[in-house]
Amino acid sequence: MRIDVVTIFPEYLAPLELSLIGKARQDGLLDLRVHDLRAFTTDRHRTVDDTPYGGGAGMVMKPEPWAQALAAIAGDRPEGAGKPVLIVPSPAGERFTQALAYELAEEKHLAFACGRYEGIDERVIDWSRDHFDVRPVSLGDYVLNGGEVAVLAMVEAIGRLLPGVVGNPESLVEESHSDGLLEYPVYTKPSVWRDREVPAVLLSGNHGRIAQWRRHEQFRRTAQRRPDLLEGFDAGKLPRADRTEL
Ligand SMILES: Nc1nc2cc(Br)ccc2s1
Repeated sequence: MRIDVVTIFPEYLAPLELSLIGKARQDGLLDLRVHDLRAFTTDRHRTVDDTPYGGGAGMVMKPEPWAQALAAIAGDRPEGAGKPVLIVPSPAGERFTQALAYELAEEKHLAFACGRYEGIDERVIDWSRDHFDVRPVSLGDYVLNGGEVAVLAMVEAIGRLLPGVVGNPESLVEESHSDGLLEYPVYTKPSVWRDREVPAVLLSGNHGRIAQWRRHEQFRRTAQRRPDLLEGFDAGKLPRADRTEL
């Protein structure tokens, strides 16, 4: 997969040189390129923002540097790739979910546009639709100072799903949201720690009972912490023990 990120703070993306994503880049599983938006300005001061039409506080990101940067990315497509997906982190975007991470992990070419200030001139989003599949995406209902933190999270969530990135693909199967539920609690040695014991079923060696306990814990936790995830969930399909919990 090829990923391009456009930002006025390239150093903000340095953590993507570390750990699993960094190794994926070294192994050639992920071709990630970070571009400084100011490299696409033409004035002496490398200006990327200006005052908003209609008044109001703050500044808006100028359209031309963005069009220059995004045109360069769209014109440099990996072999066989169609229109890249342009993800624009925004509090006004569709919700980023594990399902969307899986969907985007299937793409050959992703681009991320990191807005700052009050955002990017809206005409850039409109212009980009001729060159990209444009997806404004939100991490949640809160406002950051820019898109970079959101890109770090999304690139990690997407990158870890690429074949060969995580050592044991099995570990992707039983994690929160992989099956629409929150993950079950996990324990390791010692079996008693500060007078707290590991649930006995996990020491029983009875794999059927362990699987049933884990499934029950998933539903219990989800009902307690994220009941919204259970909306529309067909309770009739639950094992009887789980049904009593909902
Ligand atoms: N939650 C989010 N807040 C922001 C703020 C700016 Br400025 C740019 C992108 C995002 S995503």
